[in-house]
Amino acid sequence: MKPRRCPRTPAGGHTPPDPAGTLAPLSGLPTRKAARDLLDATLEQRKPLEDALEHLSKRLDPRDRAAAHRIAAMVLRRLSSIDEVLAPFLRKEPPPPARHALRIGAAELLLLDTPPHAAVATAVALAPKAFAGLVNAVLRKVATEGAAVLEGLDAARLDTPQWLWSAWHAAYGPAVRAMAEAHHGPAPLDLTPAPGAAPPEGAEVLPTGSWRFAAGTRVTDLPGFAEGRFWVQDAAAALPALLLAPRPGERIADLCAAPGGKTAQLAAAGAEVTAVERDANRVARLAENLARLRLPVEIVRADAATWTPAASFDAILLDAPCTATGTIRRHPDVAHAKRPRDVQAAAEAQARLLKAAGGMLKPGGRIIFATCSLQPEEGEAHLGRAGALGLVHDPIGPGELPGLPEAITPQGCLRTRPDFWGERGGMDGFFAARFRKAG
Ligand SMILES: C[S@@+](CC[C@H](N)C(=O)[O-])C[C@H]1O[C@@H](n2cnc3c(N)ncnc32)[C@H](O)[C@@H]1O
Repeated sequence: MKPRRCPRTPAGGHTPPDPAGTLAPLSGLPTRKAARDLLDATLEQRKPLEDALEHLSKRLDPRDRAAAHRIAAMVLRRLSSIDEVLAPFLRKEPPPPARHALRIGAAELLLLDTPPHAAVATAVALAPKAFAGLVNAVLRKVATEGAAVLEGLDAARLDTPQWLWSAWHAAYGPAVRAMAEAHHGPAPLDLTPAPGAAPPEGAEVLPTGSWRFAAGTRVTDLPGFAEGRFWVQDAAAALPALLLAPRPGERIADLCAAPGGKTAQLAAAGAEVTAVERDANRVARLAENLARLRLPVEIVRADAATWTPAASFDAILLDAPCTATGTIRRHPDVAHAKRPRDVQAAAEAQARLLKAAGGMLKPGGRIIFATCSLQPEEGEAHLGRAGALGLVHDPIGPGELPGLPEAITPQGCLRTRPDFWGERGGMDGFFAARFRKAG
């Protein structure tokens, strides 16, 4: 299977991907129908949640859409815990539409503070007629006995697919528990400021320069959005471009560019940026985002693995497509969509892209290779192969990331995890390594 395109937080003004419980109270059936459609798309059809959200009816009220997103995200985050609570009350497996109605009802009863009568009544209305009685009976049981069952579960372990738990335990040891626990909560809204922009009221200014707002904050409501004074980008996602240290006038290629968070950082620093992106829809989104930010960038629609530039570059940012397991807080569907074989396929595509990128670089030029995956095959494992491509590892120094020394590995790579800065709301899992082209 080809690596899925990156579901990373868009740089523009789209709905924050994981609204928290700060939204308006849940409305009625249209919200739950939309939540069921999101679960059907992600769990039955294995579509990305972000794509499923775009396919919801355009007639759906934005508040219903946000509430549906909140319910579906909670079910996806706590899927196995919810199924475990339901299990004692089910004698046989109900068909998916009834199972989803049950999951939605249970999530609302146990995790979303919906008044019990509303949670049960809407789930019953949502279920196929033949299963309405069952959904009613099971959710009444869940309403009275479910909280105690939930309390007794090892939720961090249950809600993490076994293969991910094992892989993270092998890579990070006991920290796997804190990583899994970090996936239970919604992610805050992080912004990267344009140079010289002042933070809007309420922002927490992070040591690495990002601005942080509570989960559920709508970026479009913040003053300065329309004027392009900032863009949405997780604090960890902003680090690879910082480590490239772009300088004014340098020719820099951003090889896997959409939706453009890193392109914007490079261009805002005054570099002459060429942004390469393969997917036509994402090229359009990249162009839209850069237009809002008023940043001049050359956009090329091409496959970066085969594209040949007219002249070589001073520096390259390769934010390669990956399994995105570092973004599960924002994209809880990733935990259910990915399989071990996807890691291997992604790692192979990344190796091809790194090789092509090396060929586009001037002698002495620098490159940052980054992925938003927590799997070492998509990160640390590439270090050993770079030498054969004429790329020399350039370790990141301890002083390069203010306030985040734990993110620099003994080898001098960037490795962030969802549990880092836990007291501040966490961050995406990212890997980055810096190389220089020999010569
Ligand atoms: C990890 S995301 C990039 C996120 C982006 N750098 C940012 O910070 O906003 C990867 C992107 O690479 C694109 N992509 C995947 N394979 C590609 C290829 N061979 N050539 C060019 N773009 C590619 C995907 O469509 C996706 O938009």
